[in-house]
Amino acid sequence: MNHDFLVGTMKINTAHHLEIGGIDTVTLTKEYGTPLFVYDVFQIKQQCQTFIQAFKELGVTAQVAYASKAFSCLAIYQLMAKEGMSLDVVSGGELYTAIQAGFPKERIHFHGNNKTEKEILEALDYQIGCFVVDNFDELALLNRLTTARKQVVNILLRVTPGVEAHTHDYIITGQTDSKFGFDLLNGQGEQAVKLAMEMPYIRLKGLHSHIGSQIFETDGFVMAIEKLLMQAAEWQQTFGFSLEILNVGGGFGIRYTEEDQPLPLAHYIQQIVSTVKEKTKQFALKLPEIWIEPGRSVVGDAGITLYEVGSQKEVPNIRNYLAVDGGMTDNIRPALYDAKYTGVLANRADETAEETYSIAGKCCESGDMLIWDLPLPKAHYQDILAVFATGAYGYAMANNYNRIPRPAVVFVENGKKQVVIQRESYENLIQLDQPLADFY
Ligand SMILES: Cc1ncc(COP(=O)(O)O)c(C=O)c1O
Ligand SMILES: N[C@@H](CCCC[NH3+])C(=O)O
Repeated sequence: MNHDFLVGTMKINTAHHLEIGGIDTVTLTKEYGTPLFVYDVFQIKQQCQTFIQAFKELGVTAQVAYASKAFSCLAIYQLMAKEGMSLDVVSGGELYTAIQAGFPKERIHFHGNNKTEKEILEALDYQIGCFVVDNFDELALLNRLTTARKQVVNILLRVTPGVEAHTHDYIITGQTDSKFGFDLLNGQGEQAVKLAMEMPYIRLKGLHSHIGSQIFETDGFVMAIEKLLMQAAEWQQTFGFSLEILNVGGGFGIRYTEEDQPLPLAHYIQQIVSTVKEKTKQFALKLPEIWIEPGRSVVGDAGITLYEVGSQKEVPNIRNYLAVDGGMTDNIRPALYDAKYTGVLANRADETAEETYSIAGKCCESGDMLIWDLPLPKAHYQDILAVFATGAYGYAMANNYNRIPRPAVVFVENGKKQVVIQRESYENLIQLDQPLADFY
């Protein structure tokens, strides 16, 4: 196998099994069943500290906000709080979970292109740190609610700088034709800044842009920063706008397969900071606080999924299907984005690959495939397949199609293990259902 995928504490132990956090993955499956998400807590902490230290070393004031859409539960919020991270939430549900986890409210940033009045009121009640306002309707709503409550809020305006990051089409969010944010090119950004500056209880602190996800180069960030700062300088001149915070979003890429060559995280930060420093100087602006909001790069490669191998189907001269006991219900990314993954047999991790299998899920759906053409040793019934880098947008996007219960999630570190999300039971599956009443 390719050892590049053994990040953090992952290794192959003397039993020839994949090990993570000092614990044998086969033991984990015996104890907790499959499919099972396992997170290497050491690796998550390491990613957080890499971001935070990179800013520290460059001497800039920063907030690193974990984009919790990547993976959200009480325990991850608590871990992020302990690591000194801020938090990006995009719904009342994420916000509620963060508050229940005791996450410091002042470090919560509320995103989303259609925050409901109810969600906004909840966030106002919690007195969160900042709203990232996405559109004119939200701005008007926030103005109405804060005025009625006489409550001051900090906001950033999300703008679309018209920069395309080189990544998969479906997950680009920075171009002009996007459902997110105020467009800079057509003047909506400027109009929003003017409006916000006149609102009595709104404190416009700065600008936000997010140019896409799974980005492997820094050019997009450099271009977006340049555009934002140029605008900020113009608005400072023309109507006294003061940029205190510049949030450049998330999107830092990780390795899913051998084709992915991610940059070291610190490299993105160095480029971002040096561009902000250079451009603020050029445009005679004060150096703003720099905020980022990584999701995938914080939890993505720290997570693996363990599946049990079930049935096999040989299509002679075409391919061999190997089915596992999960699929698009725990990882919809291959079906949704054609996302690529790799994996190993966790119980025979150092055996030579001699077959090629296409890994199928168990849903009633032809598109329910996890990996095409994966080289593996000859697989047997009940082998354990470990799929790497499933920590981001895996469990977070899990669903109950075909009434398949969602997996359990376990955190491991230094031989310690903890279930942070229990496996869904059949009882859980019907707990919101109501039996048919009197239609007959
Ligand atoms: C506004 C915003 N911030 C942050 C993120 C996190 O992105 P990633 O997980 O790629 O770091 C996303 C998702 O793409 C996003 O839409
Ligand atoms: N869910 C996507 C990323 C969306 C990013 C959120 N704006 C993924 O799995 O890659």
